[in-house]
Amino acid sequence: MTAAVTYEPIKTCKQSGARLGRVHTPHGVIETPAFMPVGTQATVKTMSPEELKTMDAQIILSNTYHLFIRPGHDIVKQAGGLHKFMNWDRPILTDSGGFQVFSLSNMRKITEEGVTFKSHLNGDKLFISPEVAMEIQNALGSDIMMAFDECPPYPADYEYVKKSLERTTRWAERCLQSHSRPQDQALFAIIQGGMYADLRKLSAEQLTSMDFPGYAIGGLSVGEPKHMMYEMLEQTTPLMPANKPRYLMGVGSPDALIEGSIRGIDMFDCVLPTRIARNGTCMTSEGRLVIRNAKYMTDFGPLDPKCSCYTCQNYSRAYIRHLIKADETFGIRLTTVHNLHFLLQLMRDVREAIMEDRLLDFRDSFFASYGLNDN
Ligand SMILES: CNc1nc2cc3c(=O)[nH]c(N)nc3c(CCc3ccccc3)c2[nH]1
Repeated sequence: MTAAVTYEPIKTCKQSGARLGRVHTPHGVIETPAFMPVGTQATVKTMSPEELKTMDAQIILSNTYHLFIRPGHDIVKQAGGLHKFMNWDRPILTDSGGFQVFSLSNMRKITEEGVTFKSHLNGDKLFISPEVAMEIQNALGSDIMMAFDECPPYPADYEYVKKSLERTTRWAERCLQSHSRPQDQALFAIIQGGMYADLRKLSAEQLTSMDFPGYAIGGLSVGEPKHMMYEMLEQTTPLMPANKPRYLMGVGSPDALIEGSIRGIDMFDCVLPTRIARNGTCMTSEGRLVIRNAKYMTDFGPLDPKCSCYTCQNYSRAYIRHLIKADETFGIRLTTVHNLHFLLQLMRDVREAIMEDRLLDFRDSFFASYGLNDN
């Protein structure tokens, strides 16, 4: 049976553990390491598919939880699936909903069967299980589906994390059992284990013994210190198959994308670029810029002098500050274009640095100008 998704290794950076690769999917190829913009409610907020293609977004993410509660996965299915519904013909990855239930709905109860919770929209009592998560993602028609898992809170004690990862493994097994179209949709498992190296090893061993087409590292970017996240990566990526994609969920900031690539991660997602754009915060090569600041009132230069994006080529800081202060939607579109372009360009630079065996040098020069070496 032909797998829906395959990983093609291209090269390993001689200077770091980073690797160049290609993830082949039914809707196209993803050059990795890659940043994946998040489109939670079937849209990357304020962006059109054409604009996303212009900045060369290779894949976008969406959410089982959000589309389940609104408009309902059956409507998306009737539309012919998520690609048709949102007019996006490149790859789509959907999360399984477990994480969102925990971060969004107030009342929820976990049992072996699944999770009962209240909709954060209207309080309806709802239920998601491995089987339901697979049914929803099947209806959405995403190229990559995530197994239904529990992302333990941080901090969480050893016993809780151990019991949780064991259940996540049993849930992954149930997802495999109820996977109806493996030749069209790839199911990735999610490695848990909290901040405990031995539990990360246990979770990785249990899941890699079940042979999934790709693996994610979950349970991170949940408030832990960055050094702890990097430590868990160093303990976990060596246990993941070298010929399968490695996806670090919920990461991240520019520094984390570089550090994660160095530690062998291929795929990243983060809501930051779109989320901070809405209050006018911009990522630039000199660090974050808060455009509402009065000092930009008569600054007629671009957001970032080194940036080639549509926003930086055509508009000034003064104009964008005016739009954001006036709560004009066009202002949010301009900061979103810039922030997404910034991270997508950063990953192009990372891939080039890996090709030329100089990713550690790239990291040092990036941190120097990004001002990260001050904290
Ligand atoms: C911000 N930090 C963050 N840590 C995460 C951990 C997990 C985790 O352990 N399990 C699952 N299933 N998802 C996680 C997510 C959500 C990632 C996402 C968002 C939107 C669309 C598609 C995917 C996380 N996000």
